[in-house]
Amino acid sequence: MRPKLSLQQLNELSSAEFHKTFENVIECWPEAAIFCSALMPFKSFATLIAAFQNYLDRLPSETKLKILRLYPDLAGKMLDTNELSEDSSIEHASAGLDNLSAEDKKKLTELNESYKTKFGFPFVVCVREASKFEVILRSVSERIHNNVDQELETALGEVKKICRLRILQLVDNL
Ligand SMILES: NC(=O)N[C@H]1NC(=O)NC1=O
Repeated sequence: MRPKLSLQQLNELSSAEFHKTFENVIECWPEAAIFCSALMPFKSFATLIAAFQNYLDRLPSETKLKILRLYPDLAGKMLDTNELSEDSSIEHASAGLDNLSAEDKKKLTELNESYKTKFGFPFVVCVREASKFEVILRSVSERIHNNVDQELETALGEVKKICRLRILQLVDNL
C-alpha cells in the first residue's frame, strides 16, 4: 500500500498525479478526479471530500445512473472471475462477501437480480460501513420497496460514503 498523503503533499501533486491517485474513488469514473483536480489547492481533507460529493450531486440524473451501473454486483460474477477493482475487492472482503456459504450467496444474488429488474441499476451499499452480510441482506430487502426516485438518491448517498472511505484510505487524516 502506498504511503498516505499529507494535505501539503496532496496540494503539491501535479494534475496527472492527482488524477491517478483519485481515479477510482468513484468506481471506474476517473472524470470525477479530473474535475476535482481543477479545485486544488484544498484547505482540508473535508473540502476534498466535499468536492467529490458536490461533483456527484450536480450531475444530471442520466450520468448518476451511468455511475451506479459501474458498481459491481455484491458477491456477483466479477467477484467469481477476479475482475473486481482492487478497492471493491478489499471492500467485499471486509464484510466476508468473498467467503459466503452457497446459501447466503444465492439469497443475495436473487435479491440483487430482483433489485436490478425493478430499478435498472445494481444495488449499491457502502460495504465497509454496513460491515456484515446480515446488514447488507436486510438493506437490500428493505430498499427494494422504495420507489425509483428515492432509491436513486439512496444509492447515490452510498456512492458518496464509498467515495469518502476510499479517499480516507489515501490521505493521512490526522
Ligand atoms: N454493489 C455495490 O454496492 N458495490 C460496492 N459497494 C462497496 O462498498 N464497494 C463496491 O464495489
